[in-house]
Amino acid sequence: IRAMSGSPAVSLKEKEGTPKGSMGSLISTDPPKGTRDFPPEDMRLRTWLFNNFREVSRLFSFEEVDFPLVESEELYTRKAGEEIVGQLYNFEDKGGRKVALRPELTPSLARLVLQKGRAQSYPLKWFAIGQCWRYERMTRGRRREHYQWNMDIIGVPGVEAEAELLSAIVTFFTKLGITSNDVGIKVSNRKVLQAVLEKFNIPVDSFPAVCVIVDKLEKLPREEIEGELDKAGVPSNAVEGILKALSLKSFDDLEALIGAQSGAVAELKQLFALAEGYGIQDWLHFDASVVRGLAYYTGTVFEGFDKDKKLRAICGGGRYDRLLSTYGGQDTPACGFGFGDAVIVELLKEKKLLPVLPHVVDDVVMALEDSLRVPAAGVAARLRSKGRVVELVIEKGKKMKWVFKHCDTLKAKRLVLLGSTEWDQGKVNVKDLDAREQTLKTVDELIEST
Ligand SMILES: OCc1cccc(Br)n1
Repeated sequence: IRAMSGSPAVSLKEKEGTPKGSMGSLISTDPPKGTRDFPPEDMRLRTWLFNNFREVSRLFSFEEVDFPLVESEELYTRKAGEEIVGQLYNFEDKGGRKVALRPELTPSLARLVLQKGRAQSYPLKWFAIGQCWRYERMTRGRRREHYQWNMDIIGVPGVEAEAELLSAIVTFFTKLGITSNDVGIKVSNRKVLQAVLEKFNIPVDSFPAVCVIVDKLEKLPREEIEGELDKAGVPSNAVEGILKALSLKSFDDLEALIGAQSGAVAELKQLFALAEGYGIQDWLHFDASVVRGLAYYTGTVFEGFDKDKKLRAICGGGRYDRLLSTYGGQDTPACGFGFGDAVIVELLKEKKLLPVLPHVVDDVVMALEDSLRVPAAGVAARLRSKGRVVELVIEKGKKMKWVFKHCDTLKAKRLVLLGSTEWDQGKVNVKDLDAREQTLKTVDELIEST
């Protein structure tokens, strides 16, 4: 590593036992704490996963969008006590701007919607795949980055939008071989909690903070939750009512608590009816305990979970009809979900559904003598122009034993050898490695037979 003028690119501090290179001690080769490298075999799995994200988004007629990794910190300065805000990977840039590595994609999407304004034909159906960051104290050894697939529908007030999103999630799981025996999607509606808070005359502006607190019910001791609710201005007699509401598992119980005319009941019933239409009803489970930990949800909320209960939430989302107006825009109905790249891979491992993704090569081309390297490059170029994946042997001094082993490692379909005897007759030696046959062909015959 060459030291930059006056500022070494890395600190080459001497460490006991550190192997020495020509320039000094070896730098740490690990990626920063909580982050991952993607060497080829891991990158092939990630590409496979993202291709499935994109294919489902395409089937649902969504358009891909993208945003900067770094955003103005003000996009995330919500005051509801969210973990995602408390763990902001934020800093001041060299221009004194307060910026952050995005912890989620929805605020960027909202910013772009506001930027584009009413010029867009609504509803907008946008998807994005992007790396998101959090600065988590490494005490828990959790990751600090992951990639998220987001699908969002902007401009549809009805639960038809949520039904589309839930169908997209089920389509994705099904594509990967995951069934409703493996995974379920818990569905609820924050209007349940809203109705309960109204019953206890709890101020509306404490609603986001209460949602963030009760989202931690299964993660923190009850006393801690009650303490946080108390700090958020929820009287102790209301706590019981809130906890009771969150334990409901049936629409009848829900109607008994908040009335059959409540918006939550109507929306949930309509959503589950639409689910029947999509044929995804087996995947959905009404569960009032689902609140989700983002402050801006206002209606439907949902999260994918593994029925073996070994993993954290696989995906999650909901309706956020007020987010654009909190950024100074007009009230715009919106809903979406986030689907991380890590838990799904753990689930695929559990279910033995990880795909086998070898580095696939069609043809290996090798000159047997250095004098034939130029025509060998020409053969490779012509094969590639026909769409063949070609590994041209560019290493020097390789022999037949080595190249056969190399073809086996690469699982190549064909080996094309250029030797002077055959080349003098204008031919190359084509070995079909699957059929174990070899023939002499002119290059034109080889290309035409491809
Ligand atoms: O889902 C919360 C989150 C946000 C950013 C990075 C990671 Br890892 N996890």
